[in-house]
Amino acid sequence: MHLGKEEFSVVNRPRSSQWTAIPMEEALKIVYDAVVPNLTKTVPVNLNRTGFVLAEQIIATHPYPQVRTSVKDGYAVIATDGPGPKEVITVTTAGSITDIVVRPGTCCRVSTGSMIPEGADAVVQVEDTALLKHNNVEELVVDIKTAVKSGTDIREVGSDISIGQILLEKNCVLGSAEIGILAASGRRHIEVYRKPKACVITTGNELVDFTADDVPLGKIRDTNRPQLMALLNSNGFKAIDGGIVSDTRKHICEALDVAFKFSDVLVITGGVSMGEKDLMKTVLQQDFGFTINFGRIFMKPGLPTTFATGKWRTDAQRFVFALPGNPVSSWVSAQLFVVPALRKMAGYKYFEHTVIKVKLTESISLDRRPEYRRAWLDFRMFQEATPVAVCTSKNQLSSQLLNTRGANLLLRLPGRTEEKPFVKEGEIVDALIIGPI
Ligand SMILES: Nc1nc2c(c(=O)[nH]1)N[C@H]1C(S)=C(S)[C@@H](COP(=O)(O)OP(=O)(O)OC[C@H]3O[C@@H](n4cnc5c(N)ncnc54)[C@H](O)[C@@H]3O)O[C@H]1N2
Ligand code: MOO
Repeated sequence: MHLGKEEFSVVNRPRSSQWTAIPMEEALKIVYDAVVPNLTKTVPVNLNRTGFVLAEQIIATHPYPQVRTSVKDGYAVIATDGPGPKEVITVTTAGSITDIVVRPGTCCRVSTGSMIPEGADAVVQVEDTALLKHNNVEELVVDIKTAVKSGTDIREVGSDISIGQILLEKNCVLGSAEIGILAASGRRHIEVYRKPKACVITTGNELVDFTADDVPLGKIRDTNRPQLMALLNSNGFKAIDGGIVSDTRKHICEALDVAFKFSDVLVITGGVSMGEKDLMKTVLQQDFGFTINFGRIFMKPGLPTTFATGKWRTDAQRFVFALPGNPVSSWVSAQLFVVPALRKMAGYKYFEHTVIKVKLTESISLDRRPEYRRAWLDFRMFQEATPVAVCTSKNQLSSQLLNTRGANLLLRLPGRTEEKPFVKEGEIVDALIIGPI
């Protein structure tokens, strides 16, 4: 190990990239093949479990409801007893029980969710009755005005959930509905896939933390780190803040050495292109012995997007997404690679973004590289058969942070060919859904 001992000299830098720009499909396959679902762990059932993926099947161990239960507020009766006056011999409300038995000529006052006493086999709703006798405190006799069939407005034992029924399948993603079902199951602990820990590091001598009051001339606020951390958080992954690192081999090595200790995935921005301070790929290879699985992708934006894998001071595989420094490039490539990879590691079966067909509202000149253009779904035009997409901005430069604003789609545009140099207004193209609609 020679962590960052000497600096690289600019005179030795290559004058053309040694990395073939591979097609997007190939790059995605490499990432998806490399990342596998994490080990599982047992966690208590609580409200923080949304976004976790179940690593076991949840089976019902008790019926739901546990007693015969009324669907209506009314009177539990014997169906064959028919209409007519009935003595109110007992009362149940939700949560209470009774051992009094309903016999012909009697009934039990019940509430929605309350227990049906033995003997009764139907419920007559209060609207279909009249009070005949009372003692100013309690109802004594009611007139049942309608005939009901046996079973009317009664939830039988286990009619919602029966013992042995599958409540939640393995690999199911826990959302609010599933938390409710887990609560009903009575389980206190569940087995889930561990969510990967991702650390976001930004590199660049020009960067100052975004909270700085003043930005010295020539410096810029670090926007990538808050943007990418927010992206991961909004996808349900806690992002660890790895800070800003200056463009020196020593500092990059120190930062990575620490980050590898507690993160499965490193998301680093900057220093992956051809500049004299672009050290990331070399450091990963030479100082950490990592394999660069790809160092460039034939896509726009995000050409120098890099994916490296290896082990560092542990037996566990570490994954590094070294993304281009340009703010739009890092955000788009994180959407395309990091989010699905984290989802796969967290056990998601469907870890890729959903792709839909959208209609364009403008003609677009195609780039040589297949392009992921920022756009949003236009609600005003939802009445059309195909949803309509509007580009966030005409200016889609990778330095133009503002063209990420409001984007919930990435239009997947093909590379330019002689036969097809542009896509026309009204044309239908693929779009990845990347944010709330
Ligand atoms: N000779 C070549 N130059 C460049 C090439 C190339 O193929 N040959 N590729 C270009 C492309 S495409 C991209 S994308 C960029 C990516 O370069 P790097 O990843 O090395 O990024 P940097 O040079 O460090 O930064 C680029 C740009 O982004 C700004 N930046 C960086 N980090 C942040 C941050 N955390 N927050 C806000 N802005 C940031 C930085 O100041 C630069 O302006 O390379 C092209 N060049
Ligand atoms: O590919 Mo770079 O990401 O154009 O800006």
